[in-house]
Amino acid sequence: MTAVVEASSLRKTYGETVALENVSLSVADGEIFALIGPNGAGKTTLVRSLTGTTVPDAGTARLWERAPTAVDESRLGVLPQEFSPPDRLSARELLEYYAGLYDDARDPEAVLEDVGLADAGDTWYENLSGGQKRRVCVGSALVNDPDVLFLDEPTTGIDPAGRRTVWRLIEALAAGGTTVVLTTHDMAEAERLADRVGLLADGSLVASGPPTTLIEEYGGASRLTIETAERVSPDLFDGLEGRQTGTDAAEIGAAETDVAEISATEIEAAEIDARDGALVFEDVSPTAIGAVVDVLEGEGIEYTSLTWSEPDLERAYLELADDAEAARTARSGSVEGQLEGQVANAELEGARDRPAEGNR
Ligand SMILES: Nc1ncnc2c1ncn2[C@@H]1O[C@H](COP(=O)(O)OP(=O)(O)OP(=O)(O)O)[C@@H](O)[C@H]1O
Repeated sequence: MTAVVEASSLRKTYGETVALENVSLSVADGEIFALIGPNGAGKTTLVRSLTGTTVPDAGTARLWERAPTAVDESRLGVLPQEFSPPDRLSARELLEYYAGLYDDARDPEAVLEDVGLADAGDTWYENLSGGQKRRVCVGSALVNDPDVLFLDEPTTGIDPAGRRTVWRLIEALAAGGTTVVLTTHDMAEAERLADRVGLLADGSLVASGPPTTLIEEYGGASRLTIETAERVSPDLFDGLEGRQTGTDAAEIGAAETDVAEISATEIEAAEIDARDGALVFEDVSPTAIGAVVDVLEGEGIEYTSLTWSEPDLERAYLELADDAEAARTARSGSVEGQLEGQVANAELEGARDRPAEGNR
């Protein structure tokens, strides 16, 4: 597939802050690419570099193999993170205004409908709720029916139903051939919409790929989390297999005994972690829940919640962000260590140069 959006070895600094460091990526025609990453990771700076609203210090940004500023604006749609249209225009007037900037724009009334604002068309922008304002902004970014659409946190502040409306809209645009680059802190959004996800941390692209691949690689295993009123030692589950096989099969039935044995084996094999008032079992199936609950109830231990979850993008994200943070700490630790070492060496050199007191 043809690359429509390309970044090659981008670097951008603001004073001492390195916002982007050696970032390369390409987004194919019709693809949805989601940028995720902690606050300050460089997502907005990357979007701004790709849309020509900031100039990188090094590297190149390309749209259809051209500098972003050289591209016909009618082919581009950009929703910045901060966007303040004129306040004293209604939602409809705003969309009409933005549509009027292009020779060939979408029908503003249809856009109003698409972003779920058909009923609020006559309300002044300043009187719309936060989520409604964001929807108008999303509408204004796509009113020219762009070939490439950049959306910086499109659904921030939008309620869950409205978010789904915007998701469907983005999906429909992509299905029609629009290439979409979006940033988001909503992992469900990235997982649902994106063909590929790129994770930025500290200005570097630390991972990219289809959500399913990132989840497989970094999302860990299925997890059972039980919040308990008191701290529970994982040792409580030691020797569970022996305890379960000692149960009288006649009492509970052969099939149930099988399930109990399988569950006991799983729990024995699971990694169990006691953290923050919760017991976490890694890599157990839902069938193990009953056996765990039996043990807790047998010991009279109260639990307040019980959650079984499959690996997802949020977990992969947290794992990758943790790794990136650990790498950063190690780097700054080793730099500090080197500096300390240099200071210590310099002091040592100085001490060597100075004659010992007694020799004076
Ligand atoms: N105009 C600017 N002047 C100075 N520093 C800036 C500027 N723009 C961005 N930065 C800094 O660059 C880094 C990256 O910022 P950026 O806005 O790209 O992050 P982000 O990933 O979009 O964050 P968020 O998720 O909070 O929106 C941050 O440390 C930010 O403070």
